[in-house]
Amino acid sequence: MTELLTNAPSVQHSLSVPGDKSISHRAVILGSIAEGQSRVKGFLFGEDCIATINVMRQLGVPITIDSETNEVIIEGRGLTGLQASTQLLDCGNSGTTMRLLSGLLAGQAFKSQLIGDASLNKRPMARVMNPLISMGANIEGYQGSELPPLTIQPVEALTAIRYEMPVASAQVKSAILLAALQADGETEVIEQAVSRNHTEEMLQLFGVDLKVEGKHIKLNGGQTLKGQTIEVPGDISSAAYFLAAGLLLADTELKIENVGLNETRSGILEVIQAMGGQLEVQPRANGISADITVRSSRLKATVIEGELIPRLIDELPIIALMATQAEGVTLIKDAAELKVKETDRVVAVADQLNALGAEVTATADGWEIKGGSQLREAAVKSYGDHRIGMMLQIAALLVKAGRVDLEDATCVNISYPEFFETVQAIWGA
Ligand SMILES: O=C(O)C1=C[C@@H](OP(=O)(O)O)[C@@H](O)[C@H](O)C1
Ligand SMILES: C=C(OP(=O)(O)O)C(=O)O
Repeated sequence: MTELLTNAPSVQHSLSVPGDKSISHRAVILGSIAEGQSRVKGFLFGEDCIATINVMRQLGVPITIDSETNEVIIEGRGLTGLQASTQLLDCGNSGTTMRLLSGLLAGQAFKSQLIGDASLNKRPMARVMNPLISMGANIEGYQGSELPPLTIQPVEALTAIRYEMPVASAQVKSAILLAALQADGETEVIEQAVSRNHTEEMLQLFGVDLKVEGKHIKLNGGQTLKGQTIEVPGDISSAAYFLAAGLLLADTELKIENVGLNETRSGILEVIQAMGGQLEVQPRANGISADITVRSSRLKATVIEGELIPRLIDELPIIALMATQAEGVTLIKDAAELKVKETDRVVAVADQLNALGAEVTATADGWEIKGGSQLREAAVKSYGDHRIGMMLQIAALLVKAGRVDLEDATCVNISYPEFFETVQAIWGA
């Protein structure tokens, strides 16, 4: 049990958050299959992205960290230069690592086995296996199931497909695009709703000719990637905890610097505006990030649904906390994907916020949240899910009296190792 910081004093503070997790994973994967060297500045040294580095090293890619600048330096091996690993490839807790690499490894000339932790072993893989099998891949789940570990056998060739995605998932889209690079012909992926587009943007940066027309993405196989220098902006999904804290705590102003502002990720900013939150976004000259300032606000309830959901999927636990403090009843729908994340986030968020005195009803695909709750002391748990753990620490800051103890706080290391230090630096004595 970790005692969380409670009863936050009023503050005015600037901070920055670690690098974007999605971009960090992709920088390592694309750098590894590019020709020549890539350098990654602002890489997220969280457990998930370190798992991706370790797997790519096992596949024969030299990856070093510059001890002075913390840059990640990747000696790209090209699409055909990876080597078989005699060992299992451990994706840890990271769905992104397992799903993206299943697409990459499906087209390689050697066998691979992808394993993960107990949480990852429960996450559905049919969503990547089905399209990859349609492309000719030989990929099997554990004992004939659609769950990890995944065993991928080499095949003669992959063939291009036209695939209409049944789920809105950037991981599935990315797995298909990584396989498509190795397939004969033009692959077309059609999204159900636009999900984060980092793979498309970064493939283009690495020199791949890829066409995006609305929800249609087209890519020809057989293209070569060229090593690049990548600057990773701060992760809006990590910034979200401090955006919420700045809005919810009394007499508070927080400025979060250099937050990545990709349109496919910025749904939370629209929600803050819809809830009447005081928000200022100052774009930086680099064109990819902004400094975001939030101030204590009286929030009002909103409805979050449809195509907005993939644009804020990982922020929904902290948005749920915002809704417990708003005036009125907030409805969150179309978010059944939350049930297959690191834990069932629909149930976990409702149970843990209710333990703190909130009024959250879990539904089949989201929540109904009655606002205006005064949160109170409780013992809570993260279920080993980093996003639940961080949300609960922000909730604890709102608790005026008594203790909030969190079971399994170390899971924040998955995406934000400095999270508790930053909380201490802002609100600690
Ligand atoms: O592609 C990515 O980097 C991610 C995609 C999302 O998952 P899905 O593709 O399952 O929606 C998101 O929840 C995850 O944190 C990162
Ligand atoms: C769902 C997440 O990540 P992943 O799918 O990569 O485990 C997350 O970071 O919230």
